[in-house]
Amino acid sequence: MSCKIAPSLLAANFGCLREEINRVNDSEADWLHIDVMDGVFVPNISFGFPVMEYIKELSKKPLDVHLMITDPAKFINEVKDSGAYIMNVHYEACLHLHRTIQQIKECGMKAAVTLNPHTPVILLEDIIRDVDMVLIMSVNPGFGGQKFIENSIEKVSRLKELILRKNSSALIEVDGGINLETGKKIVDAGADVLVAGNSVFRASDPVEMISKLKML
Ligand SMILES: O=C(CO)[C@@H](O)[C@H](O)COP(=O)(O)O
Repeated sequence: MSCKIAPSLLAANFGCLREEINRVNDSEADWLHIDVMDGVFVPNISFGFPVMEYIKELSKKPLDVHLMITDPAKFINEVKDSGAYIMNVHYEACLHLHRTIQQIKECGMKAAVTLNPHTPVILLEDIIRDVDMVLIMSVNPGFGGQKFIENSIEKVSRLKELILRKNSSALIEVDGGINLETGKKIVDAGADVLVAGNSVFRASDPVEMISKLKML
């Protein structure tokens, strides 16, 4: 079975967003990955809800929304209205993660929890059956184009073991520094979904690169 691919729009040319999103529409990509940053939780600011509304109108792919913001529970309704299919919240940003996950699901979205590189997967032991997906950051969040952290491979294996042991149906998504080489290693370790920014949008043929990643 091939993995799912979610191109990360952060690496697109924002000057021609329509064309970039249309490339993804015409590809075998499964989802479109949207990174929202607040300049507090991460040292960068990307874009907010008005831009997401525009992306929603253009994208034919479900939106996989990664919130790199403090207290994401405050914005569940706005994220839903902006067209999210999946809402990813950081473990490190949620004081009451279980409640936030329930609220996301009640709102009609899939719920995912994201782990920074330093956060161990064992902390998810008591919530792994409640989430639809775990997003493992394989770079420190905030910027595209960073080097893949090799420890993420072992971390994905440990997460896969936890999912099997707890009889959870959570998918494993990995984000940061993913290309054909790192993507292969991470899929072999158990990843179900690959987020890829620069390797897709800076490729000479993004549509072909998405097909190649999907075959890993
Ligand atoms: O969330 C993030 C960065 O914070 C990622 O989604 C990056 O946008 C991935 O970009 P590449 O590392 O694949 O270029």
